[in-house]
Amino acid sequence: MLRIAVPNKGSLSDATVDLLREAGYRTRRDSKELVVSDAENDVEFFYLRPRDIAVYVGSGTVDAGVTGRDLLLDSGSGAVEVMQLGFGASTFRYAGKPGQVATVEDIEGKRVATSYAGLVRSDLAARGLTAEVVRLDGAVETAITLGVADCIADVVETGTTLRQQGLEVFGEPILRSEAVLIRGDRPGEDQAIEVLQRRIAGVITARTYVMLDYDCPKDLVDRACELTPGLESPTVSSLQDDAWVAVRAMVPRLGRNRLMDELYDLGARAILVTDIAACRL
Ligand SMILES: Nc1ncnc2c1ncn2[C@@H]1O[C@H](COP(=O)(O)OP(=O)(O)OP(=O)(O)O)[C@@H](O)[C@H]1O
Ligand SMILES: O=P(O)(O)OC[C@H]1O[C@H](OP(=O)(O)OP(=O)(O)O)[C@H](O)[C@@H]1O
Ligand SMILES: [Mg+2]
Repeated sequence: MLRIAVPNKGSLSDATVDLLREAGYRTRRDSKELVVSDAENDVEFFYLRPRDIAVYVGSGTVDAGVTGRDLLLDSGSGAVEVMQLGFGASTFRYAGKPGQVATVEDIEGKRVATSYAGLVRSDLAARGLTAEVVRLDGAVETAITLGVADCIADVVETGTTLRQQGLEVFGEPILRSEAVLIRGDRPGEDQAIEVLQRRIAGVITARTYVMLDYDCPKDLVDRACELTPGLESPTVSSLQDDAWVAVRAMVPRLGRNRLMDELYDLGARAILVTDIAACRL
């Protein structure tokens, strides 16, 4: 039975549960349920703290899991990223009070507060800098005001938390993170993990693409198909009226309205967009 770790709270939890549900797996009914057995799919889900997931997967006690790339790298657990999941995007950055620490080089000899000590230590080492890393559990933005650090390194999404504390980022992002599927680096349960990956990829594709149908004058079909090449190739079907054909192709959800306008301008009519509920490519 495949064992999969799922974030039980925090920013990645709800989106992960939605993804698994859409992929056809059983999910928990309330937030106190920590283990969910899905006998039909031969999978067991363990709801764990996002920070611990890479540790379990790296040690081989669970086969795969969902966590943030930042948490995976911070763990140094040896688990590997196998797939980006398209949510939970954030950056991991240094920040400080304006006028106090302006460049990454200024960190030399100072104190950096973070919940991601592994990431920060290896970034400082790669830059040849020596600084004291103060490991905190969360809310690190307050550490400077409270006097335990001179600057911080933390997750930044909208920047609201930093702004509220009067902090500003400096230097380039240490890392760009998002939710990822991870697995151990030893072989085992390979086929079952491939099925999981295919199911998740199906959900992501169904979210990223829509199905586009339209009628098109026969003499314009080549130009229309250039606009809608589909994934493999568009389906072109004949219509009762010999001067027209029907075209069907998957197109990216983003930009679909502009594409419909372009097809209309070209001479296509009866242009319809429908959601894709699920797919396997
Ligand atoms: N504001 C955010 N936007 C996007 N992703 C975020 C945000 N905050 C955290 N993350 C990501 O979520 C993952 C886990 O962090 P999260 O804060 O959800 O867990 P936690 O700190 O262990 O839990 P909690 O904050 O509930 O104590 C990390 O990979 C991080 O990059
Ligand atoms: O740039 P923003 O959109 O403001 O998001 C970033 C904040 O979100 C996370 O905090 P979380 O709520 O997880 O609290 P924590 O720091 O205690 O983990 C993260 O640690 C930052 O503090
Ligand atoms: Mg957090």
